[in-house]
Amino acid sequence: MEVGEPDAFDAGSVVRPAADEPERAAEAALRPRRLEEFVGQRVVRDQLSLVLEAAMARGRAPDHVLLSGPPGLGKTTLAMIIAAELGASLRVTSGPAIQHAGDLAAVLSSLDEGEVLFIDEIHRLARPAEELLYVAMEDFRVDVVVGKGAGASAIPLSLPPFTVVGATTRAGLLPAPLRDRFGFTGHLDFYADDELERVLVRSAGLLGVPLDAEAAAEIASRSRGTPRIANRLLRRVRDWAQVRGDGHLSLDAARSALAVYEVDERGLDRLDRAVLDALCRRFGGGPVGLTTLAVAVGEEPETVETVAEPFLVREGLVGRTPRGRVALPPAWEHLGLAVPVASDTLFG
Ligand SMILES: Nc1ncnc2c1ncn2[C@@H]1O[C@H](COP(=O)(O)OP(=O)(O)OP(=O)(O)O)[C@@H](O)[C@H]1O
Repeated sequence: MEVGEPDAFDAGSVVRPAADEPERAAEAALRPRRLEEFVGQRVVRDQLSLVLEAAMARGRAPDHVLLSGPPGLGKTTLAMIIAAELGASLRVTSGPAIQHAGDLAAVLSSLDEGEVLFIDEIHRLARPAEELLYVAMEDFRVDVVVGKGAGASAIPLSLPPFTVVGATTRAGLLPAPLRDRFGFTGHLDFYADDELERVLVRSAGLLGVPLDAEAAAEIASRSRGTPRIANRLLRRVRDWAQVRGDGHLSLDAARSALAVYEVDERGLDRLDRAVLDALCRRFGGGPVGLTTLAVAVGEEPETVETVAEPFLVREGLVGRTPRGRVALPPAWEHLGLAVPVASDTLFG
């Protein structure tokens, strides 16, 4: 696949289904294409730019790169940028899409020299595929198994040098041997509000919509430190301004639109509030296990853990203890409930 056409690569079942999702298409249109357009994350950007420049100066494929961090902070975008900066093409797959080691072997053996292979959700690779990947990353070799049972033999197939870019929301789940194969690991952190404002101004320019500075600040402050959410809220405010307003993205338009979409002034959405509500009202503030909490809000545990929880923990609303999740005093206050007296000792 060519860089800049993230959904065009076709290798059967190992490619994530992205092309037909309008949301994905809308996101793709707003992706920065080069490192200099990538807003914020200065440390990771500087480190990555060194890794890439040094590799290009040597005329070699750079070390494998692992990007970790919560969803929507720019891991996929950075993988595409890496390929673009190297002038290389990009293959896209993901841990869950690779059912068998053979699927991965097929992708690896079709790579051209210098290509970048992006493996999203790499922590979800099945163990046999993971083992095949270690060898491929270290020795640029896959062992193709021919035959079955006692007569089976492995024929080593050497691969041209390539670069794996792995993305994970759960770096801690990666087995050490796999983690060790990455020469560079970049951790993406939540964005500051002024960085999100820059993301929004850039996106509004690309969408061709007039965005007031106060509206950008308002949307940024409710975007939970996440560019994907900022861009999504921007599109919803644009809808509101076009349908109910005069097309101008003013502070009023932003506030009215965000009220319609139930994004509160702290940036909590329906799922976040459902988690807080379940924790406080249903479980008396906890501690409660992740699975029980997820069932109570009708979501997958992974969604609660990777989508809602990092933000709630970072905001000081929820705490993680060995016995489960607990509501911290600001959670009660946010819901307009009295903080239980016992919680003083629980959190103190
Ligand atoms: N630093 C940035 N500057 C400008 N836009 C950004 C930045 N980071 C992310 N975005 C925007 O946010 C959207 C989401 O980014 P991306 O898909 O790269 O996130 P991700 O970390 O890969 O998420 P996931 O793990 O859920 O796939 C993209 O459409 C991109 O336009």
